[in-house]
Amino acid sequence: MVTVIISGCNGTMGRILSRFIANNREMEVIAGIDRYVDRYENPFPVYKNACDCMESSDVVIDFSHHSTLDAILKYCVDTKTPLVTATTGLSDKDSESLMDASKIIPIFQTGNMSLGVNVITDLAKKAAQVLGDPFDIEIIEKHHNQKVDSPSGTAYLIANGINEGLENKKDFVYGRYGRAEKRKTTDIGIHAIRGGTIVGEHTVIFAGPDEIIEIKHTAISKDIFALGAIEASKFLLKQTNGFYNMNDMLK
Ligand SMILES: NC(=O)C1=CN([C@@H]2O[C@H](COP(=O)(O)OP(=O)(O)OC[C@H]3O[C@@H](n4cnc5c(N)ncnc54)[C@H](OP(=O)(O)O)[C@@H]3O)[C@@H](O)[C@H]2O)C=CC1
Ligand SMILES: O=C(O)C1=N[C@H](C(=O)O)C[C@H](O)C1
Repeated sequence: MVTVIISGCNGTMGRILSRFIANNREMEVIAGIDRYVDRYENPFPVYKNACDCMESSDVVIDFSHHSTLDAILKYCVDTKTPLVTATTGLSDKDSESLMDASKIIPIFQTGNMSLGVNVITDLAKKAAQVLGDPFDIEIIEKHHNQKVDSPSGTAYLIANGINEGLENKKDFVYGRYGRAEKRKTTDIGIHAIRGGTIVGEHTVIFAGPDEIIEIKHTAISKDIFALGAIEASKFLLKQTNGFYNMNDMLK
């Protein structure tokens, strides 16, 4: 039996994840961490902060808020617990903290737990290499009106994937409000739309001379993210300390 602590257990994703784990005979949620411990009745204890958590588990799965990262990392490093983190809105300092902690424990991090987004990231990387400078690259992401970070972690994942394939020659440009200049060929434009209950849409546009290519992923349900996190946990339990992402799991 794989025991799990869910960070952000009373959030939207935390609740979907705990429902999936409750129906999985090989896994069990033994504790949760959330800023409002009493928001829902849970069949496991919920702690306000990671430092209060009395339980130890095989893995921590985190769908919460980037401000909780330091506390979760401290808990995982102190207890030598592998961490799967899906939380977005990470700063450069947060990414460095994850890298530092991965020298001690196994850490899996991704801005998107779905198979599809990771496939389109690869496709977009290849398309950018083949199409070259005549094609301008713009990314549009759309999410529900409850999302607190922008642009999305997935937009960064895709933009970074494209940029890696182009020797990091591109600069990210977020919206164009107030810019009194033409677009540069080195731009990757990134634009965020928020509204209603949109689960998550990411479109990469390659706009060239007289032709346009669009590569698009649409998430129809949040279940794919919870299922991806469960698969990532199973993968991570077989790893030693280090930093892992979807590319490592899908190899
Ligand atoms: N990598 C992936 O595949 C996916 C990643 N995500 C990411 O996972 C995270 C959670 O998503 P989701 O469940 O939809 O979000 P929710 O806002 O529904 O849940 C997040 C949880 O964190 C809490 N929280 C919010 N702000 C703070 C804060 N400042 N300090 C402490 N706790 C806080 C929330 O409490 P409260 O409700 O009170 O605000 C809630 O319990 C987000 O970063 C999202 O982008 C989501 C889906 C897929
Ligand atoms: O907040 C969300 O809902 C999502 N967040 C992730 C992101 O920021 O990319 C992944 C997914 O798109 C849903």
